[in-house]
Amino acid sequence: MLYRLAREAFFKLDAEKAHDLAINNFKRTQNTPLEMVYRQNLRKRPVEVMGITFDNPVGLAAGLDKNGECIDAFAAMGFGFVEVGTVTPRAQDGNPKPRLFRIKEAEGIINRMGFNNHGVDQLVQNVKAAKYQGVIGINIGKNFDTPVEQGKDDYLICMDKVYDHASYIAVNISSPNTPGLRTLQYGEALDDLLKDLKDRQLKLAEKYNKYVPLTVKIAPDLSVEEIVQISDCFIRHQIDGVIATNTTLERGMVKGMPHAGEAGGLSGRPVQTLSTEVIRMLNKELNGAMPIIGVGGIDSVIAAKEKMQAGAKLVQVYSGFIYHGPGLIKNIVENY
Ligand SMILES: Cc1cc2nc3c(=O)[nH]c(=O)nc-3n(C[C@H](O)[C@H](O)[C@H](O)COP(=O)(O)O)c2cc1C
Repeated sequence: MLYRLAREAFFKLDAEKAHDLAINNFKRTQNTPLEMVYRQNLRKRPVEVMGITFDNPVGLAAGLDKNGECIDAFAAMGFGFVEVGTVTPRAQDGNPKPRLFRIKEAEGIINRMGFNNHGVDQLVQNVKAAKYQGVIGINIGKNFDTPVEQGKDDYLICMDKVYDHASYIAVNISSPNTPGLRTLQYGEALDDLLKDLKDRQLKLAEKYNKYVPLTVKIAPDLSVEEIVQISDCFIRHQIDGVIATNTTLERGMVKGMPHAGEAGGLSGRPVQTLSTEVIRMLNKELNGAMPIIGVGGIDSVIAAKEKMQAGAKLVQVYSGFIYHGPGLIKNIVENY
């Protein structure tokens, strides 16, 4: 009820203004008595994945808290884990505005933010300042002006800096809003990237005397052959987990609706089935070799269950949270 009223007010604002306002409010109120407005003390439903114990299997997807400024607020809402980022080595503004659009009729969102973030050093400061003792994933990317051939260096820079502060690391090679980024999902480029990231992970594990799992986030816009190849590559390089999926370039589900023609990645209900199908295919190919974190259009208990039945061990939510608020988390955690 409370969220429905808040949503009405927020949805009158431009989408990015509403986002910034919400983030600022969470920043101001977290760890104060005012957090009772959104706090939900959910019973624990622990799951163990990648050697980590999660309080429950429902996480915040990357991109909502890009700089890790509101980790304690999201933890208070009852998320079982919080993924922050995508963060890049250097701070960058992202694409020109407007770059965030609601497709209300379909409960979808189109974004072409372009990794706007304050840089990895600031993110690490924020993660260190958080009081939350649970699972924090740190999602890393490359700066837009780093040539894609040198993209690997950006991931390695970020990895070095976040390793000691992350419960797991998510390598984002699937955003459609950084030109060339998705080419890292294929063939030799993927092989080469994963080889070096895996080598660095093992070196860092020795240095810090702890093993931080390495996951890779993939797009929903992949053919069956591409999923077969990607799975094979992930298994060969002993990647610890795969996050499926990011936003889609498909527009079939929102054709004719306002803003449907905007460039960027589409998320929310319109990507739900596509992402579940990718998870199902991945699950078949990976055959238990590593866990899948399912994300894409989860807006109900049933949608979360579908992802799990398709093979996901954990799920994440972004757009569903915008449309349904913290109550969605409670509902899924209590009823999945
Ligand atoms: C505005 C916006 C920004 C996003 N930014 C990122 C990002 O920085 N890194 C990332 O890996 N995914 C990002 N995503 C993708 C989400 O994490 C998620 O994979 C996708 O939206 C599908 O889930 P959903 O349907 O629950 O939103 C973003 C999504 C949205 C809507």
